[in-house]
Amino acid sequence: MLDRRKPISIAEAQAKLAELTFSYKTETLPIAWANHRVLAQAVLAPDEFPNFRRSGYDGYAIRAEDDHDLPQTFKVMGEVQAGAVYNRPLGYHETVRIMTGAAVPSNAGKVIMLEQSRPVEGHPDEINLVISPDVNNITEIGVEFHQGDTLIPENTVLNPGHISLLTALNVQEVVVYQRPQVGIITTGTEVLAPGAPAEPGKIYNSNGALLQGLVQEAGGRIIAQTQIEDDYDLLLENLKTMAKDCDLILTTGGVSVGDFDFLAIAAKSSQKLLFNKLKMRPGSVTTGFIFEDTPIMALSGNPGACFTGFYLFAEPLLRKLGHEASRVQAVTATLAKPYDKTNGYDRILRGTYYQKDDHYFVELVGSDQSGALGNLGSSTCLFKIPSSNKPIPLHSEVSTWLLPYKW
Ligand SMILES: Nc1nc2c(c(=O)[nH]1)N[C@H]1C(S)=C(S)[C@@H](COP(=O)(O)OP(=O)(O)OC[C@H]3O[C@@H](n4cnc5c(N)ncnc54)[C@H](O)[C@@H]3O)O[C@H]1N2
Ligand code: MOO
Repeated sequence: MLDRRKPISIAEAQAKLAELTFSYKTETLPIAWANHRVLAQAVLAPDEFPNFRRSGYDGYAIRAEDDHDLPQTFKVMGEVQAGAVYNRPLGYHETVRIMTGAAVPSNAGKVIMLEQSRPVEGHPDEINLVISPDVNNITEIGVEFHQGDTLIPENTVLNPGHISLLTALNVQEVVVYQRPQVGIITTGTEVLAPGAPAEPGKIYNSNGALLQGLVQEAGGRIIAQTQIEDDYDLLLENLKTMAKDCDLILTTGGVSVGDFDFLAIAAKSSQKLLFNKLKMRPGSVTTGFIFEDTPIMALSGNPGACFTGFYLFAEPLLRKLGHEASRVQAVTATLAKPYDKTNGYDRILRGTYYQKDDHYFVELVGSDQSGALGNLGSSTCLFKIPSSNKPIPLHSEVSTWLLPYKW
């Protein structure tokens, strides 16, 4: 019997996915592994930073009491290299030669830069300090952070700048959200594994490679990936196994109304069907459902539809599972080249965009067919030609989604 499905809009389907709630898992990681991870707990400064008074310049450290009526001659008591400490207080008109970053003597009030000093001829242990600057050239304890200050707030996506800050304060571990664990199932008896001998009527598993890369770029961790024939029992077995450990399962193929479209059947009989028909092409059969408490995005087998469905539905869900915002940026753009086909449904085209005077312009790249593969590498955006019985005029404003990894 033909399956009657209730079509909903892209926005409605996205809203249904956005309503899903999850409990987020966290993990503690050494900071060297934490680049690009999302902090689940703010990091507080364990100490004052800096935690000793240090010189900002190469020069001579003197007491505040001696800092008047320059030029004056000072007795050079020693040299303090960065990393060393001069343990005695300075006395009357005593100075130490000090390097940038070195700890100043405890009672130093100012560092006079080397350029503002003159040697005293015949007296190598003396120095004439000529000019006293308005600033003391000493970085005081706690100037940047006091102990207990927030170094990095919760929900920050860590980058090398953060990792360096944590290193500076000797923080060695951070608590981050776990990367979402993803399972990928590609279906189809016609599908061959990459490298397998060619066979008549069969195609290579390009969607498997596509989803693997897209999931990784969106921050997902693929913990299971399998390619199966059109077989209902095999599909259920794989769904059950993956649902135990995966936060999200992506599938391709088998969601239409054909005799071997077993994902469609699994979705219908699942815990909760979110949608199984969208008012769009390609990917009208894109299906979302919950199976044993795990969200499943069942994408169309057609490569163009699989690509489109990933960005419109799976990427935002995957990013949310990783506690991050989607990197697909919805904007309005101007149609820069004619597209004269008419459609009884909203058509999502794979395109390229450019920006001029703060405005986006888009045009089709390659084919608009959902089975076409040639433009997956070159498209930098998706854009919508609305359903109409008349061609959309050139320079119409169209809903556009900029794709993240090509910015
Ligand atoms: N009677 C109807 N037939 C179809 C309808 C419909 O409404 N009524 N919808 C069409 C549309 S639109 C689409 S899209 C496809 C969706 O089909 P499925 O998602 O169920 O996918 P399959 O039928 O399994 O495959 C479609 C196409 O993609 C190729 N494919 C599948 N897996 C892969 C893979 N891993 N890598 C590369 N290519 C793959 C497959 O060989 C087919 O050519 O249904 C239409 N039919
Ligand atoms: O919904 Mo299908 O991907 O248009 O051909």
